[in-house]
Amino acid sequence: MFMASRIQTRAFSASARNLSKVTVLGAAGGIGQPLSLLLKLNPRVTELALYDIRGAPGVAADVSHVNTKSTVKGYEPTPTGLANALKGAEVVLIPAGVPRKPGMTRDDLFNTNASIVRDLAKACAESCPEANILVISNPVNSTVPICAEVFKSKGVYNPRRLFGVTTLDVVRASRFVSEIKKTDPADENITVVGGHSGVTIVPLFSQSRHPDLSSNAELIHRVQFGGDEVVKAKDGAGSATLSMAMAGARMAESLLRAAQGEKGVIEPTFVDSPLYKDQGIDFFSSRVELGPNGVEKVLPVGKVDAVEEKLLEACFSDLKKNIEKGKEFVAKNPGN
Ligand SMILES: NC(=O)C1=CN([C@@H]2O[C@H](COP(=O)(O)OP(=O)(O)OC[C@H]3O[C@@H](n4cnc5c(N)ncnc54)[C@H](O)[C@@H]3O)[C@@H](O)[C@H]2O)C=CC1
Ligand SMILES: O=C([O-])CC(=O)C(=O)O
Repeated sequence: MFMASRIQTRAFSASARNLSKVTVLGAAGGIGQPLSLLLKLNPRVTELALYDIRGAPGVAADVSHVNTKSTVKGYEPTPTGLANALKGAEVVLIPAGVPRKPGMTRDDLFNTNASIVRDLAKACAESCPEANILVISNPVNSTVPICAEVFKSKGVYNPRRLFGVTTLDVVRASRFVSEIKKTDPADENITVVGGHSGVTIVPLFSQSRHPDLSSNAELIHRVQFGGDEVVKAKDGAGSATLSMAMAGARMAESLLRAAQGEKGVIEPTFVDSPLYKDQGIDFFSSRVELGPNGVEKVLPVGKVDAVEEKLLEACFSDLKKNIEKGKEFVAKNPGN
C-alpha cells in the first residue's frame, strides 16, 4: 500500500511538471544509439541519461546537438556513474548485452546476458525502484523474470512497473500483413501474444481485419522468426537494431503518454500477468492498458481459432521453461 501511494504521488508530480527523465542502459550499442536519437526527438522526454560500459559520453555529446529542448548526459562505469544515470528516472530502457549471430537462438544469449541484466536490475532497484523498467535484452522471456527476482530480493518489486519489450513483434506483424494485403500498415492492428522468441510468439490473425490469414503458415512463421531474417542478413554483425529502436521508442512514448494522463493507451508487452498463472506461467505478453502507475489492466487474449489454440499450446511449454530458467538463475547466482 505504501509503495502504491508513493508511486501515485510521483506519477502525479511528474505529469504536473511534465518532467520526464529517461535512461538508456547500453546506450552506445546498435539499438542504444538510434533509440537515444529517437528519445531525443520526443518532446515528452526532458532529460536523457545515456549509460554504457563504453562510449556513452560520445553518443551523448553527439545526440545533445540535436536541437530539441531535452538535456542529454552520458555516464561511464565509474563508482557512481550508473547510479547517477538512474536517479530520478521515470523510464529505464535496457538494451544492454550481446546480440545473436547466425545459427544462434535467443536462449543461446542467456549465459552472457543474464548476469548483465541481473546487475543492471540491481542498480535500478537501488537507484530508481519506482521507475518503469523496459527490458529489451534477450532472451526477454528469461531476462524479465530475472529483473522481477532481483527487485523482489530488494523488497521493491512492483509488477506494474516491469515490461518486456515485445513491440517489435506487432510492428513486424502489421508490416508483413500490409505487404500481403497491399494496405497501409498503420491500419493493421495485429495482436501478438505469448513471449519473444520463436514459437512463443503467437500472432492472432483471426482477431484482425484478415481472419483468413490465421491459416497462412508462411506468414505465421515469418512473424515468429522475423528476427532471424535480420540476423541472417547482417551475417554476423548483430540483429535488429533500427526497427527495434523504433519499437522501443514507441513503447517508451506510450508509457509517457499514459503517465501524463492520456487514457486508453494500449501496447503489447510481456508482463507479470494473471492470464495463465493457473498453468504456471507467471509472465505473458498480451495487450496491456497503460496508466500513470504503469500496467493499468492486462487485457484478455480473447477468442482464438483452432490453429491459434495449437500455437498457444506450443508457446506455453517453451515459455514456461524460459521463465523458470530466469528465476533459477537468480536463485543460484544472486550476485553481489
Ligand atoms: N526485445 C527485442 O525485441 C529485441 C532485443 N534485442 C536484444 O537487445 C540486445 C542489444 O542488442 P544490440 O544493441 O544490437 O547489441 P550491441 O552489442 O550493439 O549493443 C549492446 C551494448 O550493451 C553494452 N553493454 C554490455 N554490457 C553492459 C553493461 N553491463 N552495462 C551497460 N551496457 C552494457 C555494450 O557495451 C553495447 O554498447 C541484445 O541482447 C539483443 O538480442 C535485439 C532486437 C530486438
Ligand atoms: O532476433 C534477435 O535476436 C533480436 C530480436 O529479438 C528480434 O529481432 O526480434
